[in-house]
Amino acid sequence: MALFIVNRYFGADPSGPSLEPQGSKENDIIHTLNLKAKRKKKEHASGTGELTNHAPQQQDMENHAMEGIEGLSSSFNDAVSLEDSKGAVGSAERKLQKNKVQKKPRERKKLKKETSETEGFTILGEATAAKRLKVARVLPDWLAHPTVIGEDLEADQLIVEDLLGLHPQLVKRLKSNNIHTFFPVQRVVIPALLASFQSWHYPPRDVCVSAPTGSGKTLAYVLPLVQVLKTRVVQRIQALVVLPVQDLAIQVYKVFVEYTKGTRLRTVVLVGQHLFHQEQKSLVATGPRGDYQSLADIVVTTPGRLVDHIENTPGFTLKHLRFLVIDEADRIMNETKGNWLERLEKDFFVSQDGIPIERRQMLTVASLAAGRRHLRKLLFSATLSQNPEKLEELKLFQPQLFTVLSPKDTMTAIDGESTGIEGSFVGKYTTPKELKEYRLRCEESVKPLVIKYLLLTLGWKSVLCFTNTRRAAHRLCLLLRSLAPDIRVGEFSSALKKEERKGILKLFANGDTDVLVSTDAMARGMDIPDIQYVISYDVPTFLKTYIHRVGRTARAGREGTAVSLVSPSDLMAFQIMMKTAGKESSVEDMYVDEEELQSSEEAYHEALAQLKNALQAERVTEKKRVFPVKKKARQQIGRDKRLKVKAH
Ligand SMILES: Nc1ncnc2c1ncn2[C@@H]1O[C@H](COP(=O)(O)OP(=O)(O)OP(=O)(O)O)[C@@H](O)[C@H]1O
Repeated sequence: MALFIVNRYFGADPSGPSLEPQGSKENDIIHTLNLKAKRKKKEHASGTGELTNHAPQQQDMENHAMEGIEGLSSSFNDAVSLEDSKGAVGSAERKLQKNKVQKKPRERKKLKKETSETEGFTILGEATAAKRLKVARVLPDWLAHPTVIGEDLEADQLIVEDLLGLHPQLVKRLKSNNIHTFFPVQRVVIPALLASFQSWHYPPRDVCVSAPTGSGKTLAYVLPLVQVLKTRVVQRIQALVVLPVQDLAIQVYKVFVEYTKGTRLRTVVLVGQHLFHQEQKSLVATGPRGDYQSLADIVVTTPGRLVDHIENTPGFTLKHLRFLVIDEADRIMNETKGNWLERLEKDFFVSQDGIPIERRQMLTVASLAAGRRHLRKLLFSATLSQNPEKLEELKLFQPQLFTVLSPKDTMTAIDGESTGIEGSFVGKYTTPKELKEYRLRCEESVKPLVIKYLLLTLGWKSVLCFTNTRRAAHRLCLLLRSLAPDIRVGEFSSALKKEERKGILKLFANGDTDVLVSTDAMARGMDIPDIQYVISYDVPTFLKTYIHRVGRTARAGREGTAVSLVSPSDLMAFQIMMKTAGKESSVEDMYVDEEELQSSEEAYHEALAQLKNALQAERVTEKKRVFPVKKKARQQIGRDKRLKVKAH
C-alpha cells in the first residue's frame, strides 16, 4: 500500500526522486539556477544588465525563478527562457535543460512507464506509453457456433414440394405466387422451425436469423407459423409479429393474408392505418355476457401501437401468445417506445385469473412443470447485432443462430478455441452477390446535375434516391421536377400522410415514377421487386443504413446497382465505412461526363430560382395552415385522454 502511495505521488510530481535517480545532481543545477537568477536580478536592479529591452519579460521570469522551485518543469522552462535570452548559461547545463524541457509530455510518459516497469506493477489510472494489445474478439457459444446458410440464391435449388413437412396447401399457394424453389434461408430455417414445433415436451430454443437483404426471410417465418397455427381450435392471439415501422408492418401483414387464405386463421394489423377504435373492433368482440372474444390469431404491429392496445383495448390479451417474431430485430432492439417488450411480457406472464406468474429464467426441473409459460422468440434481420449485451436485453432462451457467413475471418468461441468455422458472423454487412456498388465522387453543389445525368443521359429508370433528411428529400424532389420536367419524380418520407405514402408507393411499384426521392423511411425491409438502381444522394451516417439502403435493389436474385454520391467532405467517412464492411475493393469508381454537366448549368440556375419561389410559396401556405393544425392537435389530445380508460 505504501508503495502504491509513493508511486502515485511520484507520478504526479515529476520532481520526485523516483523519476530522477540522480536527484542530487539536479538539486545542484537548480541551486545554480537560483543563484544565477538572483545575480541577474541584482544586476538588473543596479542597471548593469545587458537586456534593458526585455526588462518586463525578464523581470517576470526572474520573479518566477526567485519564487523557488515548485516543480522541475516550470522552473526549467523559466530558467531556460531566461538564460536563452541572455546567452549566459553553460553549454552542459543548457543541454540538460533542453533534454528536460523539450517534448516534455512525452518524456514524462516515458518516465512514468519506466517507473511502473521498474516497480514491477502498473499504477491504475496512470497513463503509460505502452502500446495496447488488441483484444481478440470472442463470442458466446451460440453466436460462435451458428447453423450456416448458403449465400448463393441460385445454388442447390430445392423445389417447394421437396421440403419435408410442408403442408400441400402451402405448397400450392407458393406456386400460385410463382415461387417454385426455396432460397437458402428458407431451405434451412423452415424445416428447423417445423421440426421444433413438434417437440412439445421441451421448451424450444429461441431463434435468430441473419441473412442478406432480399433473401426471403419473411417467408422463412410466415410459412412455419401458418402451418403450426392452422389446426387451432379456439381463436386467440398466438403469434405476434413486431416491425419497426408502419409501412413494413403492412407489407408483412399482406404476406400473412396471402398464406392464410383457405385456413381459419385471421391476421390483424395494428399500425394506426385505421382509427384506434376501428382497430379495437377488429381485435376483440364482446359476448352477450360481457366476456371478451379474440378475433385474431396473428397480430402484426409496431412497438408503439402495440403498447397503446395493451393499455387501452379492453379484452386485448397476450397471455395465449406462443410466438413473438421480431423482424428487423437490430432496429427494434433500439426501440424503447413504451418499453414495449417489458410491457408485453407483463401481459404475457399472467395466470388465467390475471395474477402475475414467475417467468422462466433458466431451464430447471421445476421450470418444466405444467402451468409455466414459454414465449418463443424468433429474430430476423439482415444486420443482426453481434453485441451479446444488446441481445441479452431480449432475454433469449438458449438461442440458436442461423447465419450467412463471409469467408473473411475465423470465428472464435468464448473459450478462445477456433470453432472450425471459417468465416465471420456477418450478421452485419453482407449484401446480395447480384449487387454492383459504385462510388461517384463529385462536389456537393453538382449532385442534382449528376442525378439528371444518370436519369436522362444514361436512361436509368426505377431509381430509388436516398437523402439523409426529409427537408433534403423535399427540396431535391422539387428541384428535379424543375430541372428535368421529363422525369417523373416522386417523394417519400414520414412527413407525408399515410394515404399519400400508400399512393406514392403504388405509383412507384407500377413503374409510373422514374425516380423516388426518399428518406431512410424506405431503407429497411421495403420490398419493391423492380427497383434497379439505388442512389445515395447523401452518404448515410451509419454503415447499417448503407447496407439496408443498397438492399432495396438486387432482391430475390435479381441484378441491381447502387451508387453513392460522395462529396470531398464525405470521402473519408465513406472510405472508413467501406473498409469496415470489407468492401474497399468491391466498390468501384463511376465517372460522369463533365461537359455534359456544364451544359446544364444555365437550366440548373433557373431551377434553383424556381425552387426558392416554390419553397417561399409553401411557407405562406404553411402559415395559413398553422391554426387548423393546432386545433386538430388539441382535439386529438382530448381524444387520446378519453381513450386512456383501461377496462381490465
Ligand atoms: N423462394 C423464393 N423464390 C422467389 N422469390 C422469393 C422467394 N422467397 C421470397 N421471394 C421474394 O423475394 C423478395 C424479398 O423477400 P423478403 O422481403 O422476405 O426479403 P428479406 O430477406 O426480408 O429482405 P430485407 O432484409 O430487405 O427485409 C420478395 O419479393 C419475395 O416475394
